[in-house]
Formats: sequence, C-alpha cells, structure tokens
Amino acid sequence: MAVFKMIRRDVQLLGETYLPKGQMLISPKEQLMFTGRGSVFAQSYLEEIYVMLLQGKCFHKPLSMDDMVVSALGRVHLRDGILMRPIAESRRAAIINSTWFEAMKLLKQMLAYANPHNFDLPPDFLHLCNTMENRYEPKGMNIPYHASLLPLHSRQQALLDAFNLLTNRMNLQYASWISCELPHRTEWPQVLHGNNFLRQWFRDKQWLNKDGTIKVPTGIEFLRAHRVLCCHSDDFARKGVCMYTWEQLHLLIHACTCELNRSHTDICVAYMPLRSNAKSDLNEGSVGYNTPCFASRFGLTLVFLPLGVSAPPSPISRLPPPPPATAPAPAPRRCFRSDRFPSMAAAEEGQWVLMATGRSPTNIAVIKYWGKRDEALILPVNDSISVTLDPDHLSATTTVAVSPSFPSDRMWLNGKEISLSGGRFQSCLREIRKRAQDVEDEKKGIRIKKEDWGKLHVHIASYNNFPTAAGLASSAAGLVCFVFTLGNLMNVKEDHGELSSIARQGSGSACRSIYGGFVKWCMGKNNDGSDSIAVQLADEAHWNDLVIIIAVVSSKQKETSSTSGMRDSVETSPLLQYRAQWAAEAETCNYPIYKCEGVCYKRGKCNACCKQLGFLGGKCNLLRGMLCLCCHEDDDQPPPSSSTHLPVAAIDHDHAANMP
Ligand SMILES: Nc1ncnc2c1ncn2[C@@H]1O[C@H](COP(=O)(O)OP(=O)(O)OP(=O)(O)O)[C@@H](O)[C@H]1O
Ligand SMILES: C[C@@](O)(CCOP(=O)(O)OP(=O)(O)O)CC(=O)O
Repeated sequence: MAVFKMIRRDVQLLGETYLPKGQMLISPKEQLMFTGRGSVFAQSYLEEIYVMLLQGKCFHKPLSMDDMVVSALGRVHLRDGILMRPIAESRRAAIINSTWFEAMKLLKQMLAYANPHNFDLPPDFLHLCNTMENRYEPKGMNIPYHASLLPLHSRQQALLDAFNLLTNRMNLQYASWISCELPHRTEWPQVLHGNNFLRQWFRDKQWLNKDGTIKVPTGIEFLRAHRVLCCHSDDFARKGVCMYTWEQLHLLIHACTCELNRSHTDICVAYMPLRSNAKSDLNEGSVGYNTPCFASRFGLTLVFLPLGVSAPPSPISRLPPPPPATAPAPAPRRCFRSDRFPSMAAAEEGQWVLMATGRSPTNIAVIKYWGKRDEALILPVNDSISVTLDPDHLSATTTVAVSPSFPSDRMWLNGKEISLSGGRFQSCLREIRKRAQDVEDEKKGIRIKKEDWGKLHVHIASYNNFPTAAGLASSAAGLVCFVFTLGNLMNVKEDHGELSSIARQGSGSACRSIYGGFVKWCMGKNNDGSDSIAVQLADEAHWNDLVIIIAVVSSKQKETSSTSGMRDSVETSPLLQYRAQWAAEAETCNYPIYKCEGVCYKRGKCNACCKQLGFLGGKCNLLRGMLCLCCHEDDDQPPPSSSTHLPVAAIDHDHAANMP
C-alpha cells in the first residue's frame, strides 16, 4: 500500500528535484539498452551511469551494440559482468532506437538470438528487412525517414509486432517500446517543456551568458557535484565547455518537465550527434526520439545540439525576453501553470508548432457530487464541495500542440494514444475552439486568426502522476487541465467560472479543480448549465494544518466508473433524492468550513473534527450507511456504521473506490 501524504496547496511552478543523499542514480534493475546511432552516446551514457553506480569506479570496456544486444538477451556475460546481470535478472529491456533502419537491424538480431531455429518473423517485418537489407544509411541524408517502404502505420506495426514477438519469446516482463518513427510529427508532444524553469535553472547555475548562449562546465567531479549526468558531447570532451544558443535550448526543453517527480538526478545532458544539414532532424525532433527515454528515467533531460546545424544562431533580438528578476508571485486562486512558446521551426512557412503546457491538481470531495440531472451537459443533482490537492502529489500535466502539419486531432494519455471522439472531449474541444482568439507572434512568424482555429488540429499529451481511473479523480485533474491548457494555447479569454463550466462538460468533478483550496460546485438551475460552475470557498491558506492522507489500496482501474455508478443510482436509488435534499439543506449554513452549526445532527456535541471537516464528510456519508462519526461519539446509540474512525478523506476514497 502506497501512502501519499499530501498538503493542500495551489499550483506552483515546477521546480528542481533533489537526489536524496546516498540515493543511487539509477537502480541496477533498470538498465536501458541503446542501439544504433544512439549507441554512440549511449556508451558514454552508460559509462557515466556506472561511474555513478560504482561510486567512482570507472567502467572501462566500451560497449558495442552487440554486447548490449547479447546482454539484453541474457545469453552472454560481459567480461565485467556488470551490464548483463541486472538486465537478465530483471528481465527488463527498453529498446531505444534512433532510426527505423537501426530498429529493424536490432530487432532482427535480437530475434535471431532469441530463437535461431525458428526465425519466424512477422511478414511485414520481413518485408521491411528484405527491402532494406542491403542498404546503408548514407551520411547526411534522412534515408530512414524517407524509406517509406511500407506505409507509416504498417512500419510501426511491423516493428512493434517483431518487438512483441521477441519479448514474448524472451518472457520479458517489463519490455517497453519506444517508437522511433518521427515521433515528433506523429506523437508530439510526448515530452513537455518548461523553458522558464530551465532558463532559471541555468541562470542559477550561472551558465547562462548575457548573449543567450549557455556555457556548461564539464568534468566528472563537476557533473557529480551538480548531479548532472552527461551522456556525451564532443564539445564536452574536447573543450570542456558547451556553447549553445538559447533558441537551441528551446528544443531541449521539450524533454524536461513531465517526469520531474520521478527524477533521481537533476539533469541529464545528452549529446545528439546530428548530421550536418539534417535540418528536418532538428526541426522534427532528433531531440524527440531519444529524449523521452531519458525523460522517463531522469527528471530533466537536456539534449545539447551542435551549434549551427539548425536555424542560424539566434541574434540577440530573437532571444526570448529575460525573466523578471524575481519570480512573479503565483496568481491567487489559480490551479495552473502554463507556458506557451512556439517551436523553433516557426519561421518556416507552415512548419511551425505552437505548444502550451499546463498542470492541474485533482480534488477530493467532502460533499460528493453523485447523480446527474442532465447527462450530456453534466449537470448534477446536488452542490458539492471539495478540497484541491497538492499538484506535486496528484496532478495531470498536459501539453497541447497545434500545427498546420497535424492532419487530425489526437491525444495520448500516459503515453498511449486514446480516442478523442468521445462526446466529452468533443464538447470541451468545441467549446474552447468557439472561444478561441487571434494568436500572433510576429517574431516567430506565427499568425493564427480566430476563424482559423476551426481548421487547425491539435495533438495533446497528458500524464497523470497517480493512478488513472482508479477512484482518485484522474478525470477531474485531466479534463480541467485539458480545457485550461487548450484555452491557453488558443488565447481564450474566459474567466475561471466559465472555464470551469467547460471543464464540467468533460467530467463533472473537473470543474472544481480550477481553483485551489476549498471549492464548491454550484449545481445551478439553468437548463443550459450556464450557472453550474465552480466557486472558491476558501483558499489554500485557509486551513494550514490540514493534511490529507490518501491510502492507495489499489491502483487498478475501477470496475464501475463513477459515471456509470451514479447513473445507476439515479435510475434505481430511492434514497438519492433525500441525499440531494440534505445537501441542499447543508447549504443553508453557507458552508463556513470551520462551523457546523445549523446543520449538524447533534448540535453542540461536535468536536473539532466535526466542526471543521467531519460534519461535511458525515453528512455526505449518510447515504452510504454512515453517520457523522463525531456527532455520535458520545451518543447513547452507536453510529449505525461499523467503520473505523478513519480520516474523512480516506473514508471517502475508500468509498469512492467501492462505489456501487
Ligand atoms: N490526464 C488526463 N487527461 C485527459 N483525460 C483524462 C486524464 N486522466 C484521466 N482522463 C479521463 O478520465 C477517465 C477516468 O475517469 P474515471 O471517472 O473513470 O476515473 P477517476 O476520475 O480516476 O476516478 P473517480 O471519478 O472515481 O474519482 C479516463 O479514462 C480518461 O478518459
Ligand atoms: C465520487 C466522485 O468522485 C464522483 C466523481 O465523478 P466524475 O466527476 O468522475 O463523474 P463524471 O461527471 O461522470 O465524469 C464524487 C465527487 O468528486 O464529487
């Protein structure tokens, strides 16, 4: 059982994470395997890991691709025995390939190793292999990208099939596939940005030069001291410094924020050996195909690109404006953080991508919303009140990207593509698009007229840092983040009330996550739902010593979703109307969270807990066979529930998880 201790807090900027003293950089059970072009730097990357792992003892043997393949298969021990053992024992492998060409070669080799006598490759994969067998990757050309021997999805599928075959044969339990096919076009944005954070980080380290270039010192001692994991860089090796323009760093930033919480190191510096004039590499994301892997292992991944391969070095005038000397105080009552910046390729006609990233916490209701009077608009049968949780612990982080090159709207949730065709997502998209405004950035060459938004498509990637669909209100965090971030990208000017009513159409409880602190969702009376919005009752500072503990007893997807559970209740429960009525009565006390006069069953008998939160939970729990426990503590009659006196949020969660 994992227990998250949470303090309730409004959204903050994503900050640095720290490696607790003595903590290992990477668990020996989580080795990565690198191949192909990536192996150039993967070698030094692995070396660095081992340097760290072995506490200073260098790993001398250079690893060839074959070494790594073999060791992943667990057949051959490396002389040093370092690499192979953990991989074989843990039966983990991650294939991170740099090109289709390399991916195919690698998979073929691995399959041959795995089962030399029964080399039954999936037909599409075989076709791919045969066609490309005698080709090599000419220098300076994007052959793998243009070698459309099979349509994109078939190539992807072919490799995936081969990979699945391999992992089945090897009985790999935690194999992961990280696709290499221009993920930047098809899977953008899988990694997130946080340029302000990053710039501040460089500034703090005094690595940001006045002219916008970055100067990073090197040396293993230095790297250790700063918990920087340096993969490889010719410049690092030769000159001891890296000089890069700020604009180039924008590319690096894509990788940086979403996994900060899982981070074991401050920063991972990878060097991408770009081919000269491989312009599309840069624009389309050479960064992309390796950074997600790094990002998933390390909180912050920087990929340093050689100067001059991309757009010309930035003149000062094109640098982003310097951040204010002191970070601005977070706007009160908001639950989001968001950045917006155009892609590096923006200047090129039709090649731009504009992105926005937001983060939003979830909320736990103390008076729950249960039952709808309108299923399509998501209008509830009762008011509800919730506490917004700390986004560091339970939140969704969502990046929305728009580009003329996107042929359709697409979305990825926790790395897997999900359909956007559902009515709820469509309602949110429609409502936000309707309110979209002009977006213009002359410097970057992006001009979007509000009427154009209807023709542009978006790619959305979202990650939850807690179990999804497991009763912890992922839909609340996810949908409000979706709406907010999309609104930010499309320059929607609506206030939080209006945004909450759009988020409500994605998932009811989502509307409350737009504010921090204690939030009420007013059920409203209007048929069009215009008055069914969230309002903040008290901000996060209101009750400083409140700590909410959520015990995650299961992170499995619930069998009955809240949506269908409450639908069943509406259709079958004769008690639901009474519950709604009680909730309405409770409202008459105007919900001072710290008072319960007027609605408590045993007025005057309440203890502190009851006075503050217990009553709300008690009231709410009534229909679940539980009375306000505080009120009944001294009563002659025991409460009609055998529940233990758990913190209310825990009771609620428990209930939410077991909701009929
Ligand atoms: N980050 C996200 N971005 C967009 N949609 C999300 C996100 N996270 C979850 N969702 C949507 O919400 C659904 C899960 O909602 P569901 O109501 O079943 O569970 P929950 O919200 O985690 O639990 P509960 O409502 O009981 O507290 C997912 O299937 C997905 O459609
Ligand atoms: C028990 C709850 O958490 C139910 C939340 O249900 P959802 O908001 O997920 O349901 P839909 O509106 O159908 O998406 C109570 C609450 O948060 O108020």
